[in-house]
Amino acid sequence: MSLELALYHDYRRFELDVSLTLPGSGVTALFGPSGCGKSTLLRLLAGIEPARRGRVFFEGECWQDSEAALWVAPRQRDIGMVFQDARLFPHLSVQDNLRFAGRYARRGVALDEQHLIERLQLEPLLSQLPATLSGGQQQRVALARALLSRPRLLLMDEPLSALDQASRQLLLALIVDLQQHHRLPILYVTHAVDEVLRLANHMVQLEAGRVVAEGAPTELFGRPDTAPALEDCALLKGEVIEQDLTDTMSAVRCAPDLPPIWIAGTAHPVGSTVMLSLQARDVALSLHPLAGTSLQNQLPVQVEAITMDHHGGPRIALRFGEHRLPAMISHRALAQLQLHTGMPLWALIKSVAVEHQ
Ligand SMILES: Nc1ncnc2c1ncn2[C@@H]1O[C@H](COP(=O)(O)OP(=O)(O)OP(=O)(O)O)[C@@H](O)[C@H]1O
Repeated sequence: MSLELALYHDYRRFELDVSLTLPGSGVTALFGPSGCGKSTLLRLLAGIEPARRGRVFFEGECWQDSEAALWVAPRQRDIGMVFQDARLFPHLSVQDNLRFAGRYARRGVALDEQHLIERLQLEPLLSQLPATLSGGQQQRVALARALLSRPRLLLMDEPLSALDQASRQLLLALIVDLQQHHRLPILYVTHAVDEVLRLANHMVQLEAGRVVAEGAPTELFGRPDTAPALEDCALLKGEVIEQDLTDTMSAVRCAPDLPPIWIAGTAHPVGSTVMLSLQARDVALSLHPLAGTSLQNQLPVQVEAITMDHHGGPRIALRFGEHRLPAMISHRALAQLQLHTGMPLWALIKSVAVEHQ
């Protein structure tokens, strides 16, 4: 059960050549610099534009096979789409925009309309025309409309990038809930690391129309050979093993044989799963553990690679058990510590520097 594609397409100055097999559930984040072909790939998948050549199979059903001259029209693909701009029908009220979705309702996820209206706080807006709504309100309607068309696959192209914090949080929470209670695979284009962190369980990195990396976000983040936004951020998943209510802290264990990472600001319940993110600039290095320090985390790590980052600064890729941890240090620190590949070290991290959700 998955989405399998091998597609080639070109414009005058751009070529897309992508082969992928994506999971048939969960959120796959499509990540990459501007102009690398993310939106083009979504359009080809949706069938809005036919790819010059290639094949697309969704759950064993063929949507395009250029060799067999097979082509399935967008409507028959049961795809829901949400773009950066809401693209509502301007002459229809919110209610009628939502009703319109029902016309194409097919074989996919069945959600209760009233529940969705309440959840997305659309009740007071139902009689209004799209032009009278804010961007965030329009986007909430767009998501409801896409979901009420009962899609089997949801394609989302930077759906939150133009929204205020409150609308972002509302939509993010709904997408998380959808994943927990319904089986609706989502392909999600974003530039935002926090959205990947919150939503994605799979990730594809595109560059200049090609796939350069693919896998679990925890694997792709912090890798020395990846995009700057990913390179400078570690992503770790762990389980809370201790809750300190007095100091509002939690200890998160990322693997049985590793010491926990202390995080501040929230006392998560013991047993809960937490995603941690950490910026390379917040990781310091020491040859020995320190005594008498405010640092709550001194983690045993090993140097995996030493590279120069995009600004010419030293970047140390560290292994923390199976996890990746990048550290950004100065040239002077690099010389003083005489770092080399395979060297054991201590990564020093303030508990307040670790973001978590
Ligand atoms: N209809 C078109 N005609 C010609 N060139 C196009 C067309 N659509 C896209 N392109 C080109 O294809 C390339 C990829 O565009 P695309 O919109 O897929 O990138 P993207 O990764 O989604 O970028 P962004 O993050 O900025 O939205 C760009 O160089 C763009 O100029």
